[in-house]
Amino acid sequence: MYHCKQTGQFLHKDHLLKLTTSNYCNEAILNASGTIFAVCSGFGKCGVSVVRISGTQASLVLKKIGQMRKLPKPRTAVYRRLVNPDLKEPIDRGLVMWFPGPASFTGEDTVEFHVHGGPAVITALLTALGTIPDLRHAQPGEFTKRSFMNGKLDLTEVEGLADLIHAETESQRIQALRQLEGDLHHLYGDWRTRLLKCTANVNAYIDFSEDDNIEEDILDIVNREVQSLMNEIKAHLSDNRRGERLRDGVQVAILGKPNVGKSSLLNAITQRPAAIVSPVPGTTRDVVDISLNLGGYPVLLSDTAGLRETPDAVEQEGVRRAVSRAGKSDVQVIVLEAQIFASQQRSLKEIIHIHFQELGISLTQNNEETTEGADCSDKVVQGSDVVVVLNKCDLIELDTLQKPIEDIDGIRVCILSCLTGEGMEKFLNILTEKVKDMCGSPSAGSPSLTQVRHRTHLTQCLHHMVLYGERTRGGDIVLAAQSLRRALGELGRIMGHVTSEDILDVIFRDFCIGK
Ligand SMILES: Nc1nc2c(ncn2[C@@H]2O[C@H](COP(=O)(O)OP(=O)(O)OP(=O)(O)O)[C@@H](O)[C@H]2O)c(=O)[nH]1
Ligand SMILES: [Mg+2]
Repeated sequence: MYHCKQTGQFLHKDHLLKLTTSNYCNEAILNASGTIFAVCSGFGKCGVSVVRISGTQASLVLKKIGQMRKLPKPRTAVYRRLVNPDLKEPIDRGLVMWFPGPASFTGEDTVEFHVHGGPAVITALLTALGTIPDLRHAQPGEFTKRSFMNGKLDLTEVEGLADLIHAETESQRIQALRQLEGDLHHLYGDWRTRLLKCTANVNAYIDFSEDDNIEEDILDIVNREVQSLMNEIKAHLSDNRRGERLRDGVQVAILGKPNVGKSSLLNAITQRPAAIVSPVPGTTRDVVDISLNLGGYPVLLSDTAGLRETPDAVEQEGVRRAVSRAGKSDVQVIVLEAQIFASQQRSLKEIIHIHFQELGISLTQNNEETTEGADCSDKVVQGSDVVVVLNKCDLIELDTLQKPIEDIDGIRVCILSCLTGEGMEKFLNILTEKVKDMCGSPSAGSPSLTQVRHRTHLTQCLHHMVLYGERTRGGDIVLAAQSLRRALGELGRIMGHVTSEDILDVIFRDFCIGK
């Protein structure tokens, strides 16, 4: 595909051929041309580094630097002495590989040099490449952008590739790989094909319904198909943000009154002194964020300031930030001191509810519309998203406790000691289970929605399909057809069939140079 600056659209090669007489398309060809090079294996001292060259001059570069009269067998590693063609001086010995287009990652002629991964070797090779006319250093993500432009990957696959490179946990890797291998491409592609057929049928109905060449019930068939597509898209959208949570990490906030051991809990989970611990109430002021891998799932764990009324302006700001983080988090870990539980006659349920009231936290029933998108200041949490921790159990006689420690109203409750480590394993299992539940299994079932961008386009797509239904019922079939075309456009935008350069810049800038 080529970008057309004047229309802001991307054109397939076939389409472009029909338009080659116009100036802007020639300009589009120029935009996509040029031979680029970059290290694609990361920097730093290592055994082997890979330098990739893509574009029309790639074969010439291989012959010059690899000192070869003719090109090697495609996709076969050949051991060569590499030289600077200008200075005729050796650079290194390494493997060279030749990938003629279109059967290459970018779809263009591509060469790879696998050389020793030392900074001086890399610098010498890049310097030699820089002296060859018409070669230039690649921009971040430019190899992948070419792959997209040449129709090798659609935008969902490009995003899958970026996620795979950034994946830090096993579950993120599995989800990203599924996306790169085309799971979303097939799902959205299937919806697009079916919607395209609906649009074509409605247009045919508008154009030919007065002739008798068209099936009588064609509109009923289209309406049923549109309804079924809407149901599928709605089901895909109402996934509790599983894929997005897995991609971005589940946010877990540790909350509670001052001095109950919140920072101690963060340190115990991360097994390092990440936050300051002291017997002085109000020690933590700012939110302390730590990324961690919990059973293969990504988590962003936040320690917060103790919640209390205070005249201290700095502490007030800390409390405000804690409340805000509580509203944005997926899981709230609420810490109490176990002594309260041991010293009071009240039941655990009463103690928890009174404690929540004192913290200004109100609980909603499971599955009610809750914190998502709600104003953070209202501290509304859903029971199933809460874990209550009774900390400092080393200070009470556990054996003499008359009351059971059990889950209350969907809230998981555990008792532990950050000091001795007692109960920590059970708590971590509960937390991991919760995080897994929120993300689902990345390898099972239909592919998850992974990006806000997809959610926005699918929501718009649904909106246009609803409009289609209203307009058909109102008898305005021409406007209804327009709604279907718009719905189709939204699906096309997710996959990158029609998109603007701004969107592409946002997507490709996340890549490193060399990818
Ligand atoms: N005995 C005992 N002491 C603990 C335990 N956990 C924390 N502490 C102590 O409790 C005090 C407060 O701990 P922190 O972790 O700083 O408490 P916090 O909730 O972060 O306090 P703020 O930041 O002030 O809100 C420190 O003196 C800790 O050593 C525990 O399990 N047992
Ligand atoms: Mg603290």
